[in-house]
Amino acid sequence: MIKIDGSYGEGGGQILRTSVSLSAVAGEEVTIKNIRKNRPHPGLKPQHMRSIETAALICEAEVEGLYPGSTEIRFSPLEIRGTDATIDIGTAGSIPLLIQCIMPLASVSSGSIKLSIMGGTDVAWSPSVDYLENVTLGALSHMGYRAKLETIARGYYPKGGGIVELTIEPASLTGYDFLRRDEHIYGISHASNLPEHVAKRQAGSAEEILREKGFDCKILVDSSKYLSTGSGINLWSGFIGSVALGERGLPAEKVGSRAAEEIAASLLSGAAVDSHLADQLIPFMGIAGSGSFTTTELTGHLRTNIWVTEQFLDVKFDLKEADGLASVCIR
Ligand SMILES: Nc1ncnc2c1ncn2[C@@H]1O[C@H](COP(=O)(O)OP(=O)(O)OP(=O)(O)O)[C@@H](O)[C@H]1O
Repeated sequence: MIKIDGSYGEGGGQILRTSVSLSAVAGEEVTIKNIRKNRPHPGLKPQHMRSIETAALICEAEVEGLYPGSTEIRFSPLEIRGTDATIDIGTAGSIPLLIQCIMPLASVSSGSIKLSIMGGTDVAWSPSVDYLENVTLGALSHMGYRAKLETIARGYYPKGGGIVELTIEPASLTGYDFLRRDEHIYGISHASNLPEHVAKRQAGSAEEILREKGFDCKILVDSSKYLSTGSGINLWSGFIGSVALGERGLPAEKVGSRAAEEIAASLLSGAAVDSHLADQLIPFMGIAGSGSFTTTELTGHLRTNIWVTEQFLDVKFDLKEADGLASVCIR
């Protein structure tokens, strides 16, 4: 049995998600204690419970300690099988973070995994669905990962109500050396239950800043009426993305400029992948057993995900910092 101290490094929800998923990949039971110890309200929240339940459904795992506020669980996986299920995270719990929990184990499944998931699609402190689709899944496709994601409805904090349909096919992952790609910047500026000019102004200010900095960009505008109210903008170019969300009282131009400044800074750094994709690639590189990238910095999430992955898989990551960039590879 593998024992994980959830207070290690970042000490948040990601240790839990990666541990559960890689426990199924490795076929080893895991005990995780001190869950989310470094967060203001430690222990399991409903969204973490739903992630663990979904992982357990796919790999027929027995789980102990699964209740709100729990700081220790035992997860005993069996076989990873094809699954067709509907999952309701409730309110605006992040759909992309639930998907993050099942992505590594789904890739080694014996059959297709089809999920219809309800919750939040564009929520703070997590990848948006557009980021997941265009940056994360786009990058993983180079390693042989096979998934299709469709956003049926967007869900914003606090009401949620977003719906995403996801299919992941079994795949044999191979290592990939991620190199900087100089591509057009694409984007989507979205708003729900807000005046039409909100999404347009977000896009307009992002375009203006990016053009001033010499980047070509094409940003779609999506103004809709879903269950919840909110707005945001996603930008991506190759393995680099940025996400900004609207807030009450925050001008739409500011939302657009935040996303534009963030992606411009990552692109101008010369890194191959952005700092969020960097931590998200780690479990897949571990499964593939090889690969490399450069990124802007060695974040807490990146170092923590490397540590967790090394606890489950027989791999060793090599980290270096030089010329203002961080590089990560599996020897
Ligand atoms: N703006 C963003 N764009 C893309 N990915 C993001 C963004 N913000 C956060 N992420 C990703 O979301 C994940 C968040 O992990 P974290 O451990 O903080 O989990 P959490 O469940 O949100 O937090 P906690 O449960 O500890 O409150 C990381 O993989 C991180 O890279």
